[in-house]
Parts: sequence; structure tokens; C-alpha cells
Amino acid sequence: MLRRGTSITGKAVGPRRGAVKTIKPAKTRKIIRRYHFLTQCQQKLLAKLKLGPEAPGTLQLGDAAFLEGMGVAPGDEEVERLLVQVQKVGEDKRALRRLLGYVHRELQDEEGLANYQLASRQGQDARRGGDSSKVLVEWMKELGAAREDGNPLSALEIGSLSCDNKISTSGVFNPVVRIDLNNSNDDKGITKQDFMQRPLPRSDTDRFNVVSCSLVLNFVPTPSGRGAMCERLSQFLLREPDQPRYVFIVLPLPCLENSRYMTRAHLDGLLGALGYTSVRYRAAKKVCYALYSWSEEDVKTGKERAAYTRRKQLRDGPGMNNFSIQLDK
Ligand SMILES: C[S@@+](CC[C@H](N)C(=O)[O-])C[C@H]1O[C@@H](n2cnc3c(N)ncnc32)[C@H](O)[C@@H]1O
Repeated sequence: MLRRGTSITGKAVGPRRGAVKTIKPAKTRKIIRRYHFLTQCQQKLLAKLKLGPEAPGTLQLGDAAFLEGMGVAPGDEEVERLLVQVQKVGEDKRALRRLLGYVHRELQDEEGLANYQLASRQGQDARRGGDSSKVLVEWMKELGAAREDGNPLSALEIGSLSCDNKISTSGVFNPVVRIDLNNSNDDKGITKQDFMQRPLPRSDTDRFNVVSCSLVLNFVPTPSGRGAMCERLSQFLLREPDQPRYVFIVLPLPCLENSRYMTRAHLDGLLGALGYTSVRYRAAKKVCYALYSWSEEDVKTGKERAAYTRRKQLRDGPGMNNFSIQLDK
């Protein structure tokens, strides 16, 4: 289907335009779909151009074709048609950089991002009956890790969209440090920060009992980027002995159930190589929740880790996707 004409910039739905704070469900889905479509286009264009994720920022500083693409009017029919078939666009580097510029402009549009986040926040309820941290809180209580006696657990929430999610309101976690790549400007308790750029802790003061990574890994565009994110998670877990240490990961169900390169067992193995042990897992209708405990002594090297540094096809079938996570060699 040709997706055109609708910019994620949208109309007066984002917080920066003032009072309107809701988006109709159909529009919510449209905004989220458009954003994911653009992210995928960007990923494919970068791969074709053999460029890294930082390239748009550099090209923006003076590449003529890229800047020309940035100047194309949103919803341009010809460009939209090319984007839908981006794999088939030839190897003309100039044309590819022009398309990249077009996609980049829309992805960078602050109001569009605010709308995307607003849509995602609203989508949380529609998608899975509430925010995913409900499951995290439930599991922490089940495991006896949660202490509501005035000595709660600390948490880092990556990809936080709201200060009102259970992770922040249950009393099980305190403090909760919330970060997100973008910031919808209406939520003062969320710091705009790329987790991959967050300064590494020098002591346990900057580390946490729990790192939550809900629907974030699938947002990272490349397998090696996802691997790097997985690798980085444990840097933010407490080192002090006897402290609970967990990561909570939520993924769209098809990432594990319908991928050629990823299964639940493979994810457990990959995280196992990084020192994690699976303690809870639940597949819901559209997403899956997973909780892992971590221990520094369980970090593997050599062959056990090397098995996850290559993309290996695990199964195949019609309609399967290519989601994968790859560790650095
Ligand atoms: C689909 S939303 C999910 C939000 C929410 N956690 C949930 O479960 O619904 C993904 C969020 O992850 C954020 N994100 C992706 N990569 C990130 C990174 N490297 N650092 C911080 N936030 C990131 C994006 O900005 C986006 O808001």
C-alpha cells in the first residue's frame, strides 16, 4: 500500500501546539505506523549507502543531495512511491542521499516526534491493556524482590513515555530515573538522553537494581546496535553483593515468535552470554515480557559468546521477519 500524504508532523495533536492532548485511535495507529515506516526506510537507505547511523547528522551539514531531499515538500507523491519500494531504488548514490534527506527531515521534526510519543503513550493502553511496567511490578512482588517498607528498588527506565506508569507509581521503585531519546516537552520527569550516550557509572550511586527496556530494542535500527544496547545494560546494574539485579525487556511478539534469526531460546542464550538468567517470561497477544537476573560471574567469553556475534538463520517460513540481535566480536 502506498503510504503518502500524511506527515508524522500531523496537525494540532502534539503538546507543543498547546491544549489538545489526545489523538483518535485510528490516527494513533497511523502516526505510529508512519514513524516505523520511516525508521525502516532510513535503515534500508543507510545500508544501501553503506553508512552508519550517525551519517544523517553529518550529511545535513552540507551534502547537496541530502539537503535537497530535506527541502522536498512532505507527502511528495513521487518520493513516497520510491520510499515504498526503497529496496528497488537503484544504486544512484545521489538519489539515495536525497531520499535519506527527505526521511531524515520528517523523523527529526520535533512536533512529529512529540506526536509519535503521544500516540505511543495512548497506544500503550490499546496495545496491551495498560503499560508494560505493570508486569514488572507484579513480578518483582512475586519474587520478593520488591520492598515496600521504605527501602524500595532503584530503576532506570529507558524509553520512558510517562511519569504515570506503574514503575513510577507503585511504590516498588524509588528512585526511578526516566530517559528517552526524545522528550515530548510535557513530561518534566523524563530526561532527554540517548541510553547509548549515558555516561558510564563510576560507582553504585549511579547504578540501579532494575533496568527497564520496554519496546526499545526493537526501536534500534540495526542488529549490532541492538547487541551494543544489550551489552551496555549491565553496566548500569549495581555491583554491591546481595543486591537484586534485573533487566526487564519487552519486545513485539513477532520479534521472537516469527523471526528467522531470533527465538526465545536464542535471546536467552545471547543474554546468557552476557551474564543473564531468565527468571520470568510471558507472551501476550502482541508483545512478550521477559525478566532476567544478572550476575557478573556468569558473563561468558570465547565460544559461548562468539555464537552470538554472527547472524545465524534458525528457521524459515513465509511471512517471517528478519529481526535479530548481534553482539560485537
Ligand atoms: C515504542 S516506544 C516504547 C515506549 C515505552 N517504553 C513502552 O513500553 O510503550 C520506544 C521508545 O524508546 C525510545 N528509545 C529508543 N532508543 C533509545 C535510546 N538509545 N535511548 C533512549 N531512548 C530510546 C524512543 O525514543 C521511544 O520513545
